[in-house]
Amino acid sequence: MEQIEGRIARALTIAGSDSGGGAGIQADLKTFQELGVYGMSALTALTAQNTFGVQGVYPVAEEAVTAQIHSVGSDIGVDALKTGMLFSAEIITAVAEAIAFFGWTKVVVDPVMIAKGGASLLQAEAIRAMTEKLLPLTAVLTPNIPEAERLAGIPIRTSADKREAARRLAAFGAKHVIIKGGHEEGKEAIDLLFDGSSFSELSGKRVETARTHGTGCTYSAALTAGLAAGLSVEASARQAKAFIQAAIEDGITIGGGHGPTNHWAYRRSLVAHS
Ligand SMILES: Nc1ncnc2c1ncn2[C@@H]1O[C@H](COP(=O)(O)OP(=O)(O)O)[C@@H](O)[C@H]1O
Ligand SMILES: Cc1ncc(COP(=O)(O)OP(=O)(O)O)c(N)n1
Repeated sequence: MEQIEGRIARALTIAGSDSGGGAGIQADLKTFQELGVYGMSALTALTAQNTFGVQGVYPVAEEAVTAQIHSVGSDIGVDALKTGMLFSAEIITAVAEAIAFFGWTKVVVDPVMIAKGGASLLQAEAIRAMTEKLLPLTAVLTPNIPEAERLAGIPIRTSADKREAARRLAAFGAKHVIIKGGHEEGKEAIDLLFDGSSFSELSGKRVETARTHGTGCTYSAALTAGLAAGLSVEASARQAKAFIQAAIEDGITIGGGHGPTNHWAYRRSLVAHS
């Protein structure tokens, strides 16, 4: 169990439910547990989902989102939090207000927009609420390439474009931006980290596999767990990269479509090397 200031490290996910267990709050809570951090959740939406895709989306009322966050914030406390599927401008506004109310600063925003199967998990009109209300409260923003293009308003074709997109996203108020490289091509999956002044790259061997459902959720949850345990943003990003690399490499066979990553793999690799 990870300790911070003499007590158990605590992480909150504010995200949607994936009934299939590979993405959403299920992936987040599994990842928190694997990294020794106490996990809590505030649900923003239910999805009927499996390895073939999303069959239904059922948003939660924004007052219910606020109530869940206040319940855990006023009692258990939160060392770091992440947001995933937020679905609507109303839910984004409620989440931003709750973060500001508690004064939380270790805030990871995974700007989930579209599931790999094509289902929309964020309404188009909610993007403005995200940039205006949530990004100014964000410690680390973790878009994939299509999300970075949408938020920054430019196409990303070259590494110079990727850097320009990161600069534009930081200008909205996010203190760090990590543009993930899962949607690119090449032998390496390279994530670009921008801290507001300098860039660094975190690279891992690209795995040829269909079992990548929930990679973004799992990655941002691992990053959040690191921050909750007191690691720096850079150390958390390195740990998250190692966690997702192991989870993709050591895939499990579940369902008939695009299967999930293996949330046990990172801990197993640590045990194997100890
Ligand atoms: N096939 C792959 N092989 C190795 N790493 C990958 C692969 N696909 C994604 N990743 C890594 O998984 C993390 C999530 O990235 P990405 O898949 O782009 O996010 P999302 O699920 O939000 O689209 C990043 O660290 C990325 O580099
Ligand atoms: C409920 C829910 N939240 C988020 C996602 C998107 O997850 P992600 O990690 O980006 O993985 P893919 O779905 O794109 O494989 C989701 N599917 N469901």
